Amino acid sequence: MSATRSIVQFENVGLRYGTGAETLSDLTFALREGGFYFLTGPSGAGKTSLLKLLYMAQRPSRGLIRLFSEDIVTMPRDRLPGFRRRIGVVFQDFRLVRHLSAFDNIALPLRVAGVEEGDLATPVTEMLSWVGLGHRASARPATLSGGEQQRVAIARAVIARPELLIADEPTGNVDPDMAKRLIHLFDALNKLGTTVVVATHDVHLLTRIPRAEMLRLDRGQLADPTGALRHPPKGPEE
Ligand SMILES: Nc1ncnc2c1ncn2[C@@H]1O[C@H](COP(=O)(O)OP(=O)(O)OP(=O)(O)O)[C@@H](O)[C@H]1O
Repeated sequence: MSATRSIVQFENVGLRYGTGAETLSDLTFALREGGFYFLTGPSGAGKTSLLKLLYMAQRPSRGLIRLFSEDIVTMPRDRLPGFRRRIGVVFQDFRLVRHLSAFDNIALPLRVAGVEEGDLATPVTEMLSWVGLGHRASARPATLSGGEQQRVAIARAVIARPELLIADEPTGNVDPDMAKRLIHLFDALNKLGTTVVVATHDVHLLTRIPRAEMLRLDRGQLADPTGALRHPPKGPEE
């Protein structure tokens, strides 16, 4: 793996919903393959909108976006699903499949990737236990708490070791100990080569990955438009 290859490139990207002012303006930056990035900024700054551009739920109103070295703005729609399979996403609202158990939600990406039924139990059970839900394998999402649903969503996003992991406020519903455990999971995945982008308000989370870089959005613009990304503040030693 090259240390300097870009996995994501934005050039003069703007996003406008409807006819209003631009929600995102003049975004120009690149994310290194294998990097760990925190996306921060006040509520309404445009973090979720930027992530939607990244996981191709939204097309920009202007500008160029390259993902895995391909232009995804003009990419034909029928190629998008294949591309999305290379990305793990933790949505702010979880988006679990309602009629499937926690086990089957987490198993989904492996099934899509063609893993044999007999080979699912070990990784899925391991993942369930890592996120503290070993005893909830057969529970449907509606019977899980918000924090438990969030943990299933995270397990589902990471289980197939995506090339790019995108997480929107992934620790918003869990206590500090669980947040630590979950960020450890992202850390481990990143060390295996996955590029990680986490949008968060949680300052404590930032201190957990000292090597991470920060993208700071303010009113739809990058606070460091030079592309000189900063490292997060150092946390207390434990
Ligand atoms: N689908 C949409 N249609 C119209 N406006 C939208 C849409 N989605 C987001 N917006 C607007 O775009 C702006 C940025 O929203 P966004 O959710 O991207 O911010 P955010 O930084 O993720 O906020 P938060 O931290 O509160 O989640 C807000 O003013 C929001 O109202």
